Amino acid sequence: MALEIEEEHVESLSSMDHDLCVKNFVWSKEEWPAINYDEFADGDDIPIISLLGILDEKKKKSQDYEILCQAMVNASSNWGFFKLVDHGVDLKVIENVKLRWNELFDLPMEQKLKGARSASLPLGYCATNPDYGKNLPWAEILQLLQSPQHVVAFATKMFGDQHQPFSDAVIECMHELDKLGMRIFEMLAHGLGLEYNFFTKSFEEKEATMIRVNRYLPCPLPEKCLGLGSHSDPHALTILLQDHVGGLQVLKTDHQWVEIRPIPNSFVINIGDTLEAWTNGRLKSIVHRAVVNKEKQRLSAAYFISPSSSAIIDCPPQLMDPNANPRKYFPFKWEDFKKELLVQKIIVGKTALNRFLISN
Ligand SMILES: O=C(O)CCC(=O)C(=O)O
Ligand SMILES: [Fe+2]
Repeated sequence: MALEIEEEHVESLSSMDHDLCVKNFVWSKEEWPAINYDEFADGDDIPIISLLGILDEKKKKSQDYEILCQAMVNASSNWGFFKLVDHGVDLKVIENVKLRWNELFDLPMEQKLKGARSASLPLGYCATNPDYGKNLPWAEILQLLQSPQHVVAFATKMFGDQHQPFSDAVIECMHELDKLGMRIFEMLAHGLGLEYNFFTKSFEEKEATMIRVNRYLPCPLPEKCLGLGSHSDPHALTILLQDHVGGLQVLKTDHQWVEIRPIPNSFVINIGDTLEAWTNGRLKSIVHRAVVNKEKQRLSAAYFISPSSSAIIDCPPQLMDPNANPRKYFPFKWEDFKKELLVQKIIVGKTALNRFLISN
């Protein structure tokens, strides 16, 4: 039976030169998630942070604000992940953009390929991800830069002069997520005892900030396939929005994969490699992956916030100690890190960051 399933043709993800069968999506054995989707409901205990009551600028001086900044730093140091509720982003904006993305993914493959990514640049639409070589993700992916011009150019290729509803929804969503991201950076900086603008001043240019939208269709063999393999996010901070289905798993220090159950109207926030280096490892960039399931399709979107290319990622002295916590990374220009990422195409561990590691 399993073998029959493996021979099944996968039309929905066959956009490359040849037709794909389920067996083409089977990962190497050591990567098999071996999930039983029914167990997914089991608990997770990553921290939940609510911004209720502190969204107003005037609240920055309040005790609640202090407590929340501390909680955010603790979550980012212990887990590298937290869930954010009462985040202040208009839910209509989020619902609208999810609708537009689903509409796009529901188009016939022929039309989606009008916006297909090129071999050299991973932007635009892509069914599965050939960069992964043998381990093909069970996912359709749409990757777009934050730049409104880039979004409009993509949407015009896809929808012609009918592009406006899609373009407007995506641009508005990224604008809102960006504002939220800057708020989080301010809170993290404050919680770490740094100036509020310690991080935000390096995010004036958004040239590498982007969104990746993942659609995972139901998969006949979820125990041997993955929607997205294990990785850490190389950028500074990720804001993940998703639907109610769930599939995100985080690797805990005891090598256990923990499911992150979605909470309605929340975001999952995680620290990227860049911020880990910037804080000398105080904030952690944790390995995670996306599993798929037999019955339900799932939509998730990761907004990856990156510093300006010219930003120098240099840990402030307050976060280091010559004896207890000496400098771990040479200061680097974010542009040089980005070049490493482009060379590598797929992210294996923290290899791009390791180039800047000071070896003892
Ligand atoms: O789909 C998910 O939950 C995870 C997505 C993710 O980790 C990514 O796009 O980097
Ligand atoms: Fe990720």
